[in-house]
Amino acid sequence: MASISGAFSPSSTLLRPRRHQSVVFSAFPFRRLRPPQSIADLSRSSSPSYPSSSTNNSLKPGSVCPVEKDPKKLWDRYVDWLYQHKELGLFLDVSRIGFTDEFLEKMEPKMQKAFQAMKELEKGAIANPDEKRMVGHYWLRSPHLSPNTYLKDQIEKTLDRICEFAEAIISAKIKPPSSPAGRFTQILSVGIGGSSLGPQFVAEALAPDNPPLKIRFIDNTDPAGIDHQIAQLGPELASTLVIVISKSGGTPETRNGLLEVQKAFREAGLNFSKQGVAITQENSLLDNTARIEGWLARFPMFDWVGGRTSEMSAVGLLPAALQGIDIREMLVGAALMDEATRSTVVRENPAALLSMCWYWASDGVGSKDMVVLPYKDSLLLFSRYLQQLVMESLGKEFDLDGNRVNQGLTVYGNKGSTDQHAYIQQLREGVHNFFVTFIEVLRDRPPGHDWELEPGVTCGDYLFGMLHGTRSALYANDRESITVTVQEVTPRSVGAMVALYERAVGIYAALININAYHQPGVEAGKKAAGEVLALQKRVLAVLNEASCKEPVEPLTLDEIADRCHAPEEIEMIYKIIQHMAANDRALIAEGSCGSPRSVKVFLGECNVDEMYA
Ligand SMILES: O=P(O)(O)OC[C@H]1O[C@H](O)[C@H](O)[C@@H](O)[C@@H]1O
Repeated sequence: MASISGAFSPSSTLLRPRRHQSVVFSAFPFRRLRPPQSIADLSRSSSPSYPSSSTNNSLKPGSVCPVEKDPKKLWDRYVDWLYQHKELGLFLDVSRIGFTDEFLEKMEPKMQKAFQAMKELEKGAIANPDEKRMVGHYWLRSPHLSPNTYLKDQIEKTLDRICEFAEAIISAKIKPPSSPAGRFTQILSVGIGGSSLGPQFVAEALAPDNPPLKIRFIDNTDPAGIDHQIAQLGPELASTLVIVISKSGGTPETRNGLLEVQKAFREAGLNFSKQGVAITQENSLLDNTARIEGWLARFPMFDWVGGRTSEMSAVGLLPAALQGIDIREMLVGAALMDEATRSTVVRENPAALLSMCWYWASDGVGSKDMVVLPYKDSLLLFSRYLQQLVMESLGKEFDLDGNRVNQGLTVYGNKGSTDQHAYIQQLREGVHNFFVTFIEVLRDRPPGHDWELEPGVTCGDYLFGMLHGTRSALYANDRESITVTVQEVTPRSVGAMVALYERAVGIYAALININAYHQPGVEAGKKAAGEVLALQKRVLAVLNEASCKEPVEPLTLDEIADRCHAPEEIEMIYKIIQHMAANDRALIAEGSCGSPRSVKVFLGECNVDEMYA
């Protein structure tokens, strides 16, 4: 994880005193076939063969892969391959993925190699060679499996501290200093990527209707988005616990969110440090800031836990516990799933089944996208969570041997049946570049609340019908799918699903021989963003110098670029000027933005001090 340099505190602002607000840019020019009669009809309605995509997967036999359509044989396949985890109440159906016996046989040695790699990883091998790190998220729910007692104690101690702290906040043993409510009522979580997606998913999935503390998120450096969250809190800012989450402790978006929130606290006359909590690695910029400023609490992020697999660390557990979610149950669910997914028998290991299906469906090269469709509103954010877990882990340019492979597996989806009214049309009939994962929840509502909205049929029956209708309709058109079924959305089942996908990603990464635990590609965008901001500072310095002349010297974009010694950056300079002009910065641009060569720029105010700085 990259970090930004400098103190985790406000830097000198780029905003200048304004003489004129006048920005004189002229107006910016930027300025269905017959419906089938029944589900059985659907299953019979289309061609018996399945044209495979153009692939380089030599394990797929031939160019045509038959997908079983005979209802009797399909039922046999369903029964034959159905996986059930009794204690977790979880089923996995892979019968609608067309893998063949020949494929399984050819995959077996690769699968065994992957199991071995996972075993070594769990024992503490440096499974992330680029960053020379161990990969230990599995220890978080089974501390006794940690490679040494120091790590075991760290995990256990942190978990106890999380539970104690959450209890003290909820019971108002720890109170905000100046809230009329006399207790914390809100959580504002500031973090991005793996430091936000898990907590967002779990909050949506598991928070009770009336949680002890309600949670909201700042997960971007969009000032309007931040303003919106703070405005929504209103006077409740006084009873808001701000949890700043960043493994590296230096992610710019998170730093900016913190600075914006701290400003809101100052303006409301509140003492941020009495309401701030940091979750980060020891001695990170954020950790040091929190320590020096005397924040309410600090919780550790461990070096050997990656952001996208941090849901069972303080990152996910603290916000969950504060919302009244049973985090020990989440951990039990994950630990039970971990146990099941250590099996080296493919058909008895749900994560192995998943990864094997991904390999089949996407030819081991990501040739098809994974559409994740939970038929349950509370699981809406599962696909978003999986997007990072899967795509940041598997989307790699090079394999572990340094070969260019450009691997990955695209994940998208929201929820059913909602998405049936949006893009399922294309899935059924359009470009065949995906496979689906349905997430089915058997329990519609808590017991005692159901009613029949027409004779013999409940609202939940409709949802059930939509799921299975879509599954059948897609399959009838040769669109493959996996179905994960859970009894209910509970802390235990959510913990199990997180663990299931974490392991499936790990196994799949081993199958395709890539490092799933680094993210070198993310750094390029961060570095380029830093360069844009550095260029903006140079542009401002050049404009300042020209604006201090008597008379003021308006500059063309070419002149600015030359004086910045960056003629190749002229387009970026144009975008910088455009952005500043749109935001009432002390900058005067004449001409038409539609004709960039006509634009002349100067500053509304000359800053002599800065010229000699
Ligand atoms: O937790 P942080 O260090 O702030 O990182 C937040 C996110 O930043 C990055 O861009 C990484 O690619 C993600 O894996 C990470 O989750």
